[in-house]
Amino acid sequence: MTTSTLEDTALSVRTENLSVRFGGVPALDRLDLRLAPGKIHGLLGRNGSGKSTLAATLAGFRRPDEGRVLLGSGDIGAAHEPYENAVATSRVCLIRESGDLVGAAPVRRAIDLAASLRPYWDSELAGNLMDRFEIPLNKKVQKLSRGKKSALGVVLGLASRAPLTIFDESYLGMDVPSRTLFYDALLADYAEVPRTIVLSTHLVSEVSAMLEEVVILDNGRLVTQAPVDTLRGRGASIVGPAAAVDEFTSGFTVLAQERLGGTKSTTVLGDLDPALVTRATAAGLEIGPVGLQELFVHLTAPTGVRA
Ligand SMILES: Nc1ncnc2c1ncn2[C@@H]1O[C@H](COP(=O)(O)OP(=O)(O)OP(=O)(O)O)[C@@H](O)[C@H]1O
Repeated sequence: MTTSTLEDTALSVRTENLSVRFGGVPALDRLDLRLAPGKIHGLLGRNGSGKSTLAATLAGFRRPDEGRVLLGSGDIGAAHEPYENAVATSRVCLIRESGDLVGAAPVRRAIDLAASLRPYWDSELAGNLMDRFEIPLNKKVQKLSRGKKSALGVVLGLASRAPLTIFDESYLGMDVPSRTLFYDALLADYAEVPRTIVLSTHLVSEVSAMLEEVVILDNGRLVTQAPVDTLRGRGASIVGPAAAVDEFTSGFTVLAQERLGGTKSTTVLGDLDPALVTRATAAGLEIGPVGLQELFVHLTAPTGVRA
């Protein structure tokens, strides 16, 4: 049974002027981030934006070239730099799509190894998830299908109950039912044992409902960091009769449009003040928040393409 509290176990993360370079080329460029403890953070960015490099650096797999990463909680105290720091890294679990599992060993061995390394490991949860994902314990890891390997990674990540758990595209190999199972299991276990979760992905629409905070990277730089609701408030979707929607949205920056018969849905950038909302309602239009995916596409579009 888990008796630890959020204050004890969920790690907070801070990066200060964090830069990581490969051959002199920055993969992360002077990042200043704050990840609040006990939340589900989405780490979003297009291919090559620096998500995996950031995940690896937070987990202490990589030394920053400049700046630093600081992890802290009531459990270990504040301000631990994770690189070559066993206390801090035992509390961080990074699950990568590439897999860091010993291929020649049976699955059972991978589970035993994780159990011995992880201070918050939950064997009951691991067993339950292994059953639900139907992962055979006696098979060698390298003989598992890609999807089952991903599922094993996900089980190790969840059952670690690490105060900072990072899933770096680790569920990409899984089919839709398995990914749905992962999302459900993550939410259920997070409700029981809140910890700091980072989901790195470019499948924005699939995970957006789970996220509380979002970090968007582009070319190694921080584009934005904000609660999901704040981001969704940066735009609006206007739905109604096509002609009325077109008239209302003229002059706005349009992020997306969809039409079904005479009805149209247009997503625009910008804050709608109360007078505009009243005008829209009077014209028979419905106003909703902007989709995270549409905002993401807009914010990370190559310069010149941004509306
Ligand atoms: N080991 C490496 N050697 C050289 N360059 C690297 C290395 N790892 C990453 N990079 C470069 O750093 C930049 C960021 O890569 P990173 O893998 O962190 O991005 P990403 O957002 O995770 O991408 P993706 O979504 O495609 O996985 C890219 O330009 C990449 O080519």
